[in-house]
Amino acid sequence: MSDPLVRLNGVSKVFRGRGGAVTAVDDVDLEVRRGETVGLVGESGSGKSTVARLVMGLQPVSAGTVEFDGRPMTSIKGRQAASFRRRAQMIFQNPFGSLLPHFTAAANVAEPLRLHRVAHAAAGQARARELLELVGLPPRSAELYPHQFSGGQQQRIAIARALALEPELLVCDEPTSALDVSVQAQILSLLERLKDELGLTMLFISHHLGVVEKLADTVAVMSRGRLVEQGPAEALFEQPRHPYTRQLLAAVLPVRGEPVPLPEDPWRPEDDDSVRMTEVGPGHRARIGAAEHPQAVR
Ligand SMILES: Nc1ncnc2c1ncn2[C@@H]1O[C@H](COP(=O)(O)OP(=O)(O)OP(=O)(O)O)[C@@H](O)[C@H]1O
Repeated sequence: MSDPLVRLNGVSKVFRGRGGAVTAVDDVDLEVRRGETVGLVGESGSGKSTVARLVMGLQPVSAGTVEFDGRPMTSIKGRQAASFRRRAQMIFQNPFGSLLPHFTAAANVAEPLRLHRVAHAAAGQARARELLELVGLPPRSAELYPHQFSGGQQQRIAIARALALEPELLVCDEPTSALDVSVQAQILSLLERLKDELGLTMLFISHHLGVVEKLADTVAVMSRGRLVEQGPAEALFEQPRHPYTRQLLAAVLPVRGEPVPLPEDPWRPEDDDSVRMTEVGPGHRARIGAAEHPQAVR
């Protein structure tokens, strides 16, 4: 078994504001081993994005430690911080918001190379074109601007840009939630292919268990800041142990081909016994696995 690239030990994050303190992440232990994809799942507000920001070093922890490649993040400073930023990259829910609107697709992808002084302008543009091809975009897309692409194509550009610095870790925060279901499947297939081809390590965040099923080797389920269940994806899908996981799984059961939305009032720790559990057999999983069909640029 490979060693952990990322390890969270007893990590908590408390936000203090006028309305009092919010414990967004509560005593979380989590490992992402090299080459592995961990799916982090839970309803809105459960603390997933906060975990992502702590892993990326974008916010300090309130307690516990986050280690990257065996070193506590707090000790990564100065030049090493710049190198860390190359080794871990993130993609977000809204690709348009994360792209520079007045830069062409190729210039967007080349921008990290320029910022990190990895490649001169011409070499950067050439590399950007290779990366756009890698993510399934046609050559002429290089000279187009973000608004000229569909949402799925914009996410491909954002992925190409995240890969420009050849990161070891890719943190994906709901990268398909803003996309149509068929386009979601294409982006998931793309990430699956990139994971295999590039040996990426991924932390993949979603509020939907069905979305992580295709990609994740390990699944961690979060509710109200705590990890309530984690384990190998297959075991978790076949035999979910925690009532909240069962509830999330029930929500991906297909009914007339459509996923059932999450209940308004999801599982609460205090009324554990009152939860009606839905038995989920192996044949009942929602599949998002349509083949990858890159769209043509409009
Ligand atoms: N900067 C902040 N200041 C105050 N509270 C915050 C801050 N960031 C997050 N929170 C709170 O922490 C909790 C967890 O938020 P977080 O965004 O991590 O959840 P999430 O599972 O990613 O949800 P979503 O999918 O809606 O983004 C929420 O109650 C949120 O309001």
